[in-house]
Amino acid sequence: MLIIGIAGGTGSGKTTVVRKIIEKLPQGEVAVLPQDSYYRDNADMPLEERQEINFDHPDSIEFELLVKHLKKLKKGEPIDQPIYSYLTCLRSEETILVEPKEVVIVEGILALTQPELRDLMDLKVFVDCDADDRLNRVIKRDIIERGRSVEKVLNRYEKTVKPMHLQFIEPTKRYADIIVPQGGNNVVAIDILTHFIEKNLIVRM
Ligand SMILES: Nc1ncnc2c1ncn2[C@@H]1O[C@H](COP(=O)(O)OP(=O)(O)O)[C@@H](O)[C@H]1O
Ligand SMILES: Nc1ccn([C@@H]2O[C@H](COP(=O)(O)O)[C@@H](O)[C@H]2O)c(=O)n1
Repeated sequence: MLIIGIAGGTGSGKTTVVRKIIEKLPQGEVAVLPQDSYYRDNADMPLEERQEINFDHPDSIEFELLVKHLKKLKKGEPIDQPIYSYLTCLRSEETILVEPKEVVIVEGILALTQPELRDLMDLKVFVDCDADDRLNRVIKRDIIERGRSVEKVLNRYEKTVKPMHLQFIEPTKRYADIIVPQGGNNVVAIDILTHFIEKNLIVRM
């Protein structure tokens, strides 16, 4: 099994890069563990309080469960992946059964912050993008997909998203084997990543 970590700021294009890698590899060979699925549940808090959580701090993620799941997949065992809603800021009662695959991608803003996770990764990628482009994309996305207003997005950006990016996310660039500028539009980088994965899969078979 090849474990790949893909980090980068919010709106940098991580999900797009993952999607394009999957499209280029044989069907059914990749499992994805989105860090966002592992946001803590906080069901005991009222919605207004949950919406105020600092979702860009490492403590907001149940990394213990993410590491446990990754280790299980590595041992060839399936996992029950949580489902998280950005609208309710809660985990669903249901889970997704994820089977072990030749390639497992762990994707998320904080994916390279945890030493234990990094140690499990065979390849570490940081998707890089200017902050103004990221903010522009996040405003559009959060309004359409996450039910937010422009004002709410900008308040959150100023209060938590930007400071946490500078404190926790940007510094993890130093752990990356590959830094991808222009995210999902970087055809060459996606080609290089796909070739690396294919080469390693052949060697391991
Ligand atoms: N290179 C790009 N140019 C323009 N828009 C992009 C680009 N990459 C991603 N997007 C768009 O920006 C938004 C965030 O991209 P996404 O891949 O979900 O980022 P992330 O997973 O890092 O938050 C999506 O709506 C996506 O379609
Ligand atoms: N309930 C939540 C939880 C997290 N966020 C934000 O999502 C961003 C990370 O997701 P990406 O797809 O952009 O990597 C992060 O900046 C969190 O603030 C949210 O909006 N609502």
